[in-house]
Amino acid sequence: MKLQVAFDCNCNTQKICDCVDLISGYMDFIEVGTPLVIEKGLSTVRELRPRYPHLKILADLKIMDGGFYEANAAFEAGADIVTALAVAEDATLMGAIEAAAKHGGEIMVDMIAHPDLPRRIGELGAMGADYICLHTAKDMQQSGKDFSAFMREMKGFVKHAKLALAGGINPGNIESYTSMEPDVIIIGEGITGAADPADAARAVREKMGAH
Ligand SMILES: O=C(CO)[C@H](O)[C@H](O)COP(=O)(O)O
Repeated sequence: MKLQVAFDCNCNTQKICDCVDLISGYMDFIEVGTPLVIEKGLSTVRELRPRYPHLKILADLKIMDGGFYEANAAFEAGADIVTALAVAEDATLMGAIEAAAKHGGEIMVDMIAHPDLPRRIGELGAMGADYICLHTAKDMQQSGKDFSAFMREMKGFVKHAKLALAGGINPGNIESYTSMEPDVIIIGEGITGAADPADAARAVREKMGAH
């Protein structure tokens, strides 16, 4: 089970490096988050690439159109994994998958806000998506609802791709997610917003245990 740490808001390359240098022993993937890509473009990916050759970099573009063009740009900048949205057209997702094949990279498809997850998960498996990400939107996390039960139900449909889980995961609730045995656990604020990010990352890694 891999740990992906997401850097989303109020970030820049220096702040990411300061944090990654503290927690790199506990993590596997650096996520250059969507808000950061919106603010700075792909320059953060370019700057991080040479600095962390041992960590995978995921560019959270959440591609909705222009699948080949946008994914290709992120892979050229140095990303290993690029995200696209399940609600996008098949042609968009196939374009992103083609760009990944060109670069030896991977596509993670984010299921956020899709109205029919069981059907779409099956279609994405057939298309060749590398990862399916079951994701609780930031704007839904405020409700305080526990979305892990829904993810557990949806997990059963993921048969031909690796499974990633994201959205509001933290050291206090992680066991509800690790017990689903996903391939990737994605955590943003639960680590980057913690009073002591290294302590939070260590606690998370301990709870991920031998998985
Ligand atoms: O993609 C994202 C938001 O769209 C975040 O990176 C992801 O949800 C993880 O962040 P957090 O743990 O803070 O929810």
